[in-house]
Amino acid sequence: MSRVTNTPEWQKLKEYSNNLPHMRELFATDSARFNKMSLKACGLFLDYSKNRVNEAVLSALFGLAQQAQLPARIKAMFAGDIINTTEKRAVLHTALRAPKGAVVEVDGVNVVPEVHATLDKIESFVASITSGEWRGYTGKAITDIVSIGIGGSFLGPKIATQALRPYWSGKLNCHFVANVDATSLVEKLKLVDPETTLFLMSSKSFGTQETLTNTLSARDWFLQSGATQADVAKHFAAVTSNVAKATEFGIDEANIFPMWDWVGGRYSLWSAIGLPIALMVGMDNYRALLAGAREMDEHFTSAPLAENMPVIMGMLSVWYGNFFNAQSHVVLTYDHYLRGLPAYFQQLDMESNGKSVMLEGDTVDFSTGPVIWGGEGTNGQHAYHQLLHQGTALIPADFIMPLQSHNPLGEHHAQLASNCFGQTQALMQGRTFEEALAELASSKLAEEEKTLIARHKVMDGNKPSNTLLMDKLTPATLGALIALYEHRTFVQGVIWDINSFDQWGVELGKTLGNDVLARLGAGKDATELDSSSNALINLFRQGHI
Ligand SMILES: O=P(O)(O)OC[C@H]1O[C@](O)(CO)[C@@H](O)[C@@H]1O
Repeated sequence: MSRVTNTPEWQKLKEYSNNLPHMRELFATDSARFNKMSLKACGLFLDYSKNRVNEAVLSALFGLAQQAQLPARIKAMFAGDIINTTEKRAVLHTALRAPKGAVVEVDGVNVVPEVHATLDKIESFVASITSGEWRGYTGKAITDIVSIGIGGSFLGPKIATQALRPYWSGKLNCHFVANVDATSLVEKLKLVDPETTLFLMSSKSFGTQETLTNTLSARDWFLQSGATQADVAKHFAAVTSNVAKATEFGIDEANIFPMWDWVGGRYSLWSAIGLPIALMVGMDNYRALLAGAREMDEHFTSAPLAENMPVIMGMLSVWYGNFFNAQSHVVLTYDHYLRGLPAYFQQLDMESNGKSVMLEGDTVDFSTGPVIWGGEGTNGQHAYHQLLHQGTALIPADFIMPLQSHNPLGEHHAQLASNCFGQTQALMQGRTFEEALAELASSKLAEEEKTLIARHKVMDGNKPSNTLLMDKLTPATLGALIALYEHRTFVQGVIWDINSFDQWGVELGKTLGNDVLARLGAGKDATELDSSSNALINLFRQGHI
């Protein structure tokens, strides 16, 4: 057995998981449960009382975190230790939101000054674009940004820009292109004018196939509009850690924003990768987003484990995954502006913790990262919530909702909130057979029929959920919320002793994809591949089935 499963805490938790009363009973026997199991930090409020835990379980979970040396591992990450051991890199997205005077060293060099120098460069760029001082090749001001990138170089800026819609300055439109499917680019290009469009190429490596191909096609489209090669500098900028490759590609060095290898792609929205956000909401709001994340960093590094929001949420996820065999976790945002968040947390968590080898090379003998999925409420209530309530899988849920709407209109927000709270209540308490039968008491059905229908209406309940609230969705609360999930992901990785910061599975897909591409042309050989891959390649060459 591997280390974590050998700890006394693990054994205790195993025992507790078999002997816990139903949550209904836990609530009925402790009127202070909500007070004990809720906390406020960084503009967020977490109610975790609707979980299958009591004080003994929580204390064993925090004990397990101590055993796994979580406090020391947190310190190591923030200090810039090489915790991404397989890629020999520090993991310092937190340095991107560190205050100006902070000192965070990588190889003996304080990285904070260059982080702030880049922020200042972003600030001047944003001012020049939004003021209209920056002119396109025909002398017109920029009206549209087309951001080209994929994975971490796409989803963070996209969902944050979408979430902060109420804060847009109104001076620009922003479009995101990620997929190498030409349809994605072509449909976006239909919306913009080459004379007033700025293409922002975001790629940490400057080597990602999708992003390079989309950027080349965008450049061709731009040149076909009558612009010359010299005009490219006025319409193309890049964010990358590979400045040499970007200049070689033809992007003016003045328009290249640096990032660093100690920023993981899925943790990079705080770097210049966040430039589309800054362009859309302005620099003050962008800095407020960073400040919100920084506040969460401060909370994460200073609060005791039992009062630490990311630790509580991370350990609850370990609890369900390892002791109740929960294979998935659902994120439900009761705010239309936050509709992109489940996909973002999916990328963050699944690319980080979808691992089965521990740091020292042993294969795990326990579950690691669950499938993360979700969507916006109340839409999901008319679809997959059925399975949450009555399906056979245990799916812990996070409900996220601002208390105040940016669009107060009639009773909308009260209805939204009542749905959100009603769902967590239904998941927790369920409905007993007796209750279901009582509800049918006044119906005209025969007794036998009533019994049958009542059986179908039974819901076991005892389904766990967290409720996360904030006063209002602001840049700062969004920053804190995203940082909360980043740290929650980290906490789980520490317990499982895996590297949450590499992505070798994704890399293999990239390599094999390139190999297949090389074989797609006529006359190329694919016969040594498996019969399925060979036949699929032949079908593609043929162009019909
Ligand atoms: O920013 P790049 O180098 O183009 O990479 C894009 C994405 O590809 C990945 O390497 C794999 O999806 C991510 O980690 C990264 O965000």
